[in-house]
Amino acid sequence: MARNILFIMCDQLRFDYLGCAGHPHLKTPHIDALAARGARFDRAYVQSPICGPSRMSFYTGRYTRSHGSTWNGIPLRVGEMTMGDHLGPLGLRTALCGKTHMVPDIAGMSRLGIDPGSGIGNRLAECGFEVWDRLDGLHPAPLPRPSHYEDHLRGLGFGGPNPWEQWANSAEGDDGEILSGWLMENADKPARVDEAESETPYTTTRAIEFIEDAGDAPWCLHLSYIKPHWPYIVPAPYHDMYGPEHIQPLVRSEAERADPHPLHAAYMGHRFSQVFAREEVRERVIPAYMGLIAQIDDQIGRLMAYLDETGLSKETLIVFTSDHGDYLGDHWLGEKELFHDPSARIPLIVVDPSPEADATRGQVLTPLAEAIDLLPTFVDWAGGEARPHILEGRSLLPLLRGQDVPWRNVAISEYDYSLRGARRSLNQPVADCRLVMVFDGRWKFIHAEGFRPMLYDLEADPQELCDLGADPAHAGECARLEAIMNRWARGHHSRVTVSDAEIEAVGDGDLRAGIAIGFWDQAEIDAAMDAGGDSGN
Ligand SMILES: O=[N+]([O-])c1ccc(OS(=O)(=O)O)cc1
Repeated sequence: MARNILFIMCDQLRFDYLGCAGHPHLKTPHIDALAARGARFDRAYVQSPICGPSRMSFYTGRYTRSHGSTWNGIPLRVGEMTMGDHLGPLGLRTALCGKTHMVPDIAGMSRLGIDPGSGIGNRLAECGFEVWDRLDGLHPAPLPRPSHYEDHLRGLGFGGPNPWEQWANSAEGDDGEILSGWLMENADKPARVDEAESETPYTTTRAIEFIEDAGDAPWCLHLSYIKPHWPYIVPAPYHDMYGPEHIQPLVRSEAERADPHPLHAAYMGHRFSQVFAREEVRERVIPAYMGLIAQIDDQIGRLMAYLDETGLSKETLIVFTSDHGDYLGDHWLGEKELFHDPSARIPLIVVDPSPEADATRGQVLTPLAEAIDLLPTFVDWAGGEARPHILEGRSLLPLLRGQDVPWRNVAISEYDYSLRGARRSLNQPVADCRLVMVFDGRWKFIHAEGFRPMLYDLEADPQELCDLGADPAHAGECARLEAIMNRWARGHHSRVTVSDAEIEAVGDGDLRAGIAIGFWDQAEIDAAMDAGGDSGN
């Protein structure tokens, strides 16, 4: 049996915007069917609640502090091993269809004499993937935009300086004028392209073409949808499938605004948060967001029908997840980037087709999962060895197969806000714009360099409306979680060239190798050799 991997990621899909995760109105029957075929991890967190760093953690299996790509556009340094580096030697053709947000480390390549245009240079620039098709989301005209989709649109006859923006991500007014999808007031209008020509079906078609191209050789395909990320605009019929009556109640309180943590206050001050504080904005944007998800769901249905027809679903590990969520106005915030569940918690469904995984089929699993667990899971599925000195997550396969394995007690996530307005409004040095979340399943502690911590008790306050970080009665809880964070931070993150096991195996062979440190005379060396060769060092 081939052991393929289909690694599906959405962009900015909240954990709770799925039928199977309890959304009262949004219908996602095909994604729900995936959860029924496999298992849904209900407490899964990203390693950084923004696209680039989060994805680099998915692709390297390492925390943000370990891989160093701390924000969108910060290159992943040459030398970090990625998915293709781990899975290629196990025989899997590891390909990308969609978004990575990868930015190449051109300076690093030049230092090593690697031509970015060469085969290896290309592979490094593309995060270790073979690029089958790359679309990184809409980029305004002056920015570089790695995109096959734009060529596709041009091929269909959509012209103009940026057809993606002017066709796929715009609507049309009554007089034929272009209404930009950047402007949220246009979110209730259909995009100017037909549904079949929009990003999500295009990406799915390209994924199916890859699978056909791969034939019988094993593969790992990263199918990486750029939706439901903004611009919040979707083609008919998805644009009016949902209305204001289908949006979830706001999760926010006046108390949150009364005396917020300085970071929370700074984020409330960003434009993208203030706009979502207006009810008319939520009422117009969230139905489009839901339409985008419904469209993804239909495409998942199409893809699964293909995998069933070809028999591939019996030999393919399937993952469905997202790179982070979207506040959509909750907690007086827009976008993502802080650690409330709407931002840092993600949907995570894993379908392991092997009979051993019948043990958990259809179940909701509650161990704390991290994004960095996926790559070790893939290595495990492909028959590789665990490499914990490089891959900092753990394989999820034992959990899926009902095995009682020791598991982590906390999920960790990090964020660097130095490229955001919050740095300026808080007058923070760049180096101190660091946040670390430690979540133990009940208490969510957030260390903020230079400020008091934030603390939420998700048992008493599942909506995270009450920040207890300034409450002296909870100082002990903060200290406990801070100690866990410090222990984690002190651990090895960068000794990736030699494993603990290799160090243990080195043993006491220095004398046998001719290194005689601390001996007085030959008689002492002879005695040590007669006793087995232990130098005593
Ligand atoms: O500020 N930006 O340019 C920016 C911010 C967020 C963003 O979304 S993300 O999901 O791709 O991180 C993209 C671009």
